[in-house]
Amino acid sequence: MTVAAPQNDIMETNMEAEWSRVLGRLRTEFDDSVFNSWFKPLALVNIEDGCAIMAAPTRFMRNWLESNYADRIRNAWATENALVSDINFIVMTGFTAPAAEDNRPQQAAPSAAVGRSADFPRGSGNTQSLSDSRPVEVKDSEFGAPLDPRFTFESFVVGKSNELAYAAARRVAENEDVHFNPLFLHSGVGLGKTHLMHAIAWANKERFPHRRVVYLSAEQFMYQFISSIRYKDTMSFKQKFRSVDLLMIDDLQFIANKQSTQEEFFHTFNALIDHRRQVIISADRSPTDMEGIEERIRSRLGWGLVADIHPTEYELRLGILQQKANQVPEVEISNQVLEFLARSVTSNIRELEGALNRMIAHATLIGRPITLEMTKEVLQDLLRANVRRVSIDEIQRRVADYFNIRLSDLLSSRRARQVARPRQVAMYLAKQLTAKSLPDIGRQFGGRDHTTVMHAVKRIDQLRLTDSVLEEDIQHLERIFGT
Ligand SMILES: Nc1ncnc2c1ncn2[C@@H]1O[C@H](COP(=O)(O)OP(=O)(O)OP(=O)(O)O)[C@@H](O)[C@H]1O
Repeated sequence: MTVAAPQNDIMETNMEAEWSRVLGRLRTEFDDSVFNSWFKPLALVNIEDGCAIMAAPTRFMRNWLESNYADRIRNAWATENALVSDINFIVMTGFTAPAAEDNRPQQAAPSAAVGRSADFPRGSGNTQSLSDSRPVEVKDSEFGAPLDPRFTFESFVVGKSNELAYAAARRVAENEDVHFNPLFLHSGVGLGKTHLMHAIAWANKERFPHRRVVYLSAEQFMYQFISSIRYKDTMSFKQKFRSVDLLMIDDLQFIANKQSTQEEFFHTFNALIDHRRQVIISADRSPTDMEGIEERIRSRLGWGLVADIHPTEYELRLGILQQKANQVPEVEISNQVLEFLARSVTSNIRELEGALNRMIAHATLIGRPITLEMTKEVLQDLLRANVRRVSIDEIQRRVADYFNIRLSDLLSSRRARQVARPRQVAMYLAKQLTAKSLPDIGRQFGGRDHTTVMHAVKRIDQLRLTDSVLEEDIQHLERIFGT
């Protein structure tokens, strides 16, 4: 996708072809992580008077490209088109990078994090270890994972389900003082935890360029730890992790049942918190529900602010679709289609974006506007899969959270009312929101009989009519599940 329309089709084809050859050259000159971080997100805008104009999605990125890669890009252009003697970068916020074969390559590839190259300007920030007064030479690039330039606060749409997490993220990003430590973000898959963490990194780095900001997944943390053991270099592993100002670890659930990584994580975490360095953690569940994680870690994870991103509500889904659709003005998508998608694809935002991208690709290929009928046909499989996609496991976790009881109590045989009623509510919701049979539901609730589930469903049905407080609770929970 080029951002501005060129004068005619032939020119467009030439420009496109040259641009992809320029990208091809850069791809061979740099390693994947540099290419994906800095060049892949660029779009070609136009070639005017011998100057190739490219758009970057953020100011930070534009500046970084100008100071670090301008010569290499200029050379690549000159090799492909002798008439191009200069280059220029402009900032266009909110557009999506072209030809993104893979939306989240960096997080998905654990090994990519080990010893990978630059995300942030080198040599900045504190190089002093906390546990040791000897200066250590540490480069952020040695352990941080690449950041996706599209994941910024500007491109994050805020709604009821994510407003707390968003506000907390902004507070952390915009301040050097530590207000709540750690910030713990949790949600089901594809609801924006990684997006928010990257946004914090970009914003914090832009506001306080001297700070050492490091983002990586728990998996990458583990690989680096293991490799430091293998190469008998645990001292420098400890030193580099303890020298950061802001450490973000994504998907912490990955280190469940991994004892030695947890041990190391525990010490890193404590050292940073003790020295008032900000720590941000994300996971797919709340600290108390992190099975396989040591109790001493779980309790510390809850010390600061725990912010939950709920499943999306209709308005947020529509807002996200409108924002994404605006980024491709050349493809016409009616409000009716966007509203239909927002109503139908409720599982998570990654799938919602995927649905829209498929429609855009389809419309571009067949050259016709997107209609509702076409949408239903093209997305048949996805729409079917989105019917009642809530899992019993998720219902149990949400209900336990909502009523402030432990998940293990919800699944236990305890009959105390403050546990038994939420359990009945969870069984009721499992029946309403999933396609599971009563015996299946019973099995997932600690091996109970199907008659117990049937009784719970009937009981809650009755109570909904007479107990207005319970009715409100259930309506709230239903909203959480996007129904
Ligand atoms: N509020 C939002 N506004 C705009 N885009 C969003 C929002 N929330 C999520 N997205 C988009 O949805 C996709 C999935 O988000 P992300 O990867 O951050 O989810 P996640 O919660 O980290 O998922 P996982 O648990 O799988 O790691 C990304 O492309 C992200 O940009």
